[in-house]
Amino acid sequence: METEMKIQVNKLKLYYGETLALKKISIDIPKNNVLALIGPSGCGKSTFLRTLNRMNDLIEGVKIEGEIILDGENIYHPNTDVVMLRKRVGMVFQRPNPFPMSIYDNVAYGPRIHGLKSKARLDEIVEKSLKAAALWDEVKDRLKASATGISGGQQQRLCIARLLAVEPEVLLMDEPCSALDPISTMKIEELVTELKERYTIVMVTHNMQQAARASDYTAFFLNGDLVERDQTDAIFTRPHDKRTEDYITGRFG
Ligand SMILES: Nc1ncnc2c1ncn2[C@@H]1O[C@H](COP(=O)(O)OP(=O)(O)OP(=O)(O)O)[C@@H](O)[C@H]1O
Repeated sequence: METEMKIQVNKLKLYYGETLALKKISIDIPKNNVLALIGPSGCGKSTFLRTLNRMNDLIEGVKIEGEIILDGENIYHPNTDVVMLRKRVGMVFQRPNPFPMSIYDNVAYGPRIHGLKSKARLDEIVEKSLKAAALWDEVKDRLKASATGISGGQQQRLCIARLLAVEPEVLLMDEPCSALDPISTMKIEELVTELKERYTIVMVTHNMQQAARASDYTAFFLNGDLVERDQTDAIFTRPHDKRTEDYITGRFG
């Protein structure tokens, strides 16, 4: 069966001032799959990730050319509702960044911002989102406790729950495990594998084992270029480009 594409990136260029940081990237992102972005530091992975929900718009001096088609519509069209876009395409960062409020309020935050007031409905969403983020059992008895008092790994799953509460379609993860210990990392990887049933996931990682374990497709970036993108097992067993092979075997980067 042909894989359906959630996002199609066409000839995307991004400039920071005069510097070209993304050089005409074209890539398809398959729906309900995990795409891992790999490549040496500074090659443009995070920049690319941020183009997918227009987070770079917030950076001064950024200029973007080309298009990103999400479900048939160019997100860079002037009529795009960027708030709605960021609800559909949510992001998890390197360091967990829970708000300084209770666990419950963190998860209820998005739905409340979007106007939901019903306590019963919020309770339902909080429970469902925490369950989906594999955190419910660990926090269900202390929902009113401060979110900053739980472990780093729990905080990262809380940030994922906070995203899920607004019912996104695409999850962007920028090295979501870089601040976590191996057990928390494993939990996030397992979670990613569960979440792809319902979401399209794009994840930056420096960890080759993680890319190999947790992703279906892998894209290798180098100096602002996309060198190749293929099924993960193909990238790791028979890459087409010598530069990909050198990178994944640790010869550079
Ligand atoms: N806000 C910014 N202003 C100017 N240049 C930037 C900005 N953010 C990133 N860059 C530059 O763009 C290039 C790509 O950076 P980016 O952070 O996307 O790379 P990366 O592959 O994610 O790196 P890392 O793996 O270290 O996080 C780098 O040369 C970086 O210095």
